[in-house]
Amino acid sequence: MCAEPIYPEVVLSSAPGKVILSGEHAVVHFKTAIAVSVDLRTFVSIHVEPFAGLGEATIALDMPDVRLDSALLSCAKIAALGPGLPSDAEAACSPLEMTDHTREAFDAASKAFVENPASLSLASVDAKQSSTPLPQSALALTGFLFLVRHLLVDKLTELGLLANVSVHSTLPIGAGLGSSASYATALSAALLKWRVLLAAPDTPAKWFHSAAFRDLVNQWSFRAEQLIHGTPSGVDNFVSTFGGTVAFRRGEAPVSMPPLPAFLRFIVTNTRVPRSTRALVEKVASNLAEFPTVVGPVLDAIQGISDAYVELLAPLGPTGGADLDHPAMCAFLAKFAKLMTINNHLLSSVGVGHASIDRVADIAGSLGQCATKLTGAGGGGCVISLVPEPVAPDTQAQVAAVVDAVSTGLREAGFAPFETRLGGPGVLFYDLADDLPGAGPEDDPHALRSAMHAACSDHKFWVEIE
Ligand SMILES: Nc1ncnc2c1ncn2[C@@H]1O[C@H](COP(=O)(O)OP(=O)(O)OP(=O)(O)O)[C@@H](O)[C@H]1O
Ligand SMILES: C[C@@](O)(CCO)CC(=O)[O-]
Repeated sequence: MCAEPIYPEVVLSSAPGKVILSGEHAVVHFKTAIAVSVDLRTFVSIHVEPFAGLGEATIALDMPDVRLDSALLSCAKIAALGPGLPSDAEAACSPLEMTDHTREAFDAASKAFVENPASLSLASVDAKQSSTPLPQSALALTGFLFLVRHLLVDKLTELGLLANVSVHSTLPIGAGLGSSASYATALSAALLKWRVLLAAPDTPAKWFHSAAFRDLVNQWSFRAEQLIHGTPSGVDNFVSTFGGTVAFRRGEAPVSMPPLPAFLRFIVTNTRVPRSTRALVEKVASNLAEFPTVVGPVLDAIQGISDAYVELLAPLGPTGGADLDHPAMCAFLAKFAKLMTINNHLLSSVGVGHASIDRVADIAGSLGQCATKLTGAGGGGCVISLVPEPVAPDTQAQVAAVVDAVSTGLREAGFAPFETRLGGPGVLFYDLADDLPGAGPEDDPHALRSAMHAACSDHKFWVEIE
């Protein structure tokens, strides 16, 4: 029961992307991945108000990154896609298992919407989109419809509400840095928070920062990833939810790793070659099924690389190796680099390499002696290059010179190199007044949307190397 109306009101959440240091693809087949959060985030705001003139419970959706703007979706049409949670389910409850039937229903609905927005829009509005949505909008919408169907639609209908949902990201989309998990996680967090607030407005704020709440966010985000990715391992949504560095193996409790050493500096390069994680995961699975005695040992070797990273990182302790002397740092980096190069070749051998990745490796190797490997699903997307430690311990200027030379070479070849911090927090909720200047009063969704858009288009958290 909602004792006091708490709207109009805004919930603003964000969740980070990730870089996989080792174990992508192998992790889908129960090997260990080592992954770390990246300081590029997806932001989701949900503003709820009475539906007033619209006449029925509605979701107004704005996802400019996939050019889906100002869709007015009918809650009744979304509810018809499938049953929601049982009516006696607690406000903060786990998702049900994903079934083929659910997948098909939400997939079909999002495809139908992209072809004909009227299929899900309010009957009373002109459903045309002002620009043509990008093809990526279909998968984004599949995950979105699934999450809102289960977490929000019933409450909006019961209470006669309109929810304005807006999504913006500073991540490159579909490029290996976990944009889909960060989208699914930030969205799950904001929806779950609203669901709890609408059912139990007195819920203490500390619940939304608890490990138990994050665990729920992670579970819902994984369900959305199942719709976007097909067969995700769960590593991306885990890192997006909890942040930091983690050793992750399906079916086992993830192990938190010490922070990465500050001397471990990566140039992250977007090859700008688009690819689909879903298709690449299917390709590795099909190669494994066809040649189990060939591809299986490659995945075992990748497990060996992840084990070697755990051995390298675990002794660093909570200071992240701040007390290592220069020879120890050089030895650490040399091992780290060799494993990256081997890993990249292994990933190419199972079918997820690309000429653009080899080209980045050549440039970063010849101009800066950097080791390079793909990160995420591969097939293009983003790659990471490790900046080596100079032989003499006069590091700062020499490291800067290497970063400069490599980035210039990469940019001249048409790639987009950038630097970003690694290991930051997972899901965050914001206080609008403090955290998003210009967001305006809480009852103005338009000011909020513009402030989020401005923050993201400035790439506040993404520093492209000039
Ligand atoms: N900001 C966003 N707005 C809407 N949809 C998004 C956004 N970010 C990601 N998506 C959805 O996620 C999909 C990208 O998922 P995909 O798994 O292919 O790439 P990725 O997550 O960036 O890479 P990887 O899984 O290799 O780390 C997009 O096609 C889109 O459907
Ligand atoms: C390719 C993959 O291993 C990582 C994608 O970021 C897929 C997954 O783990 O779900």
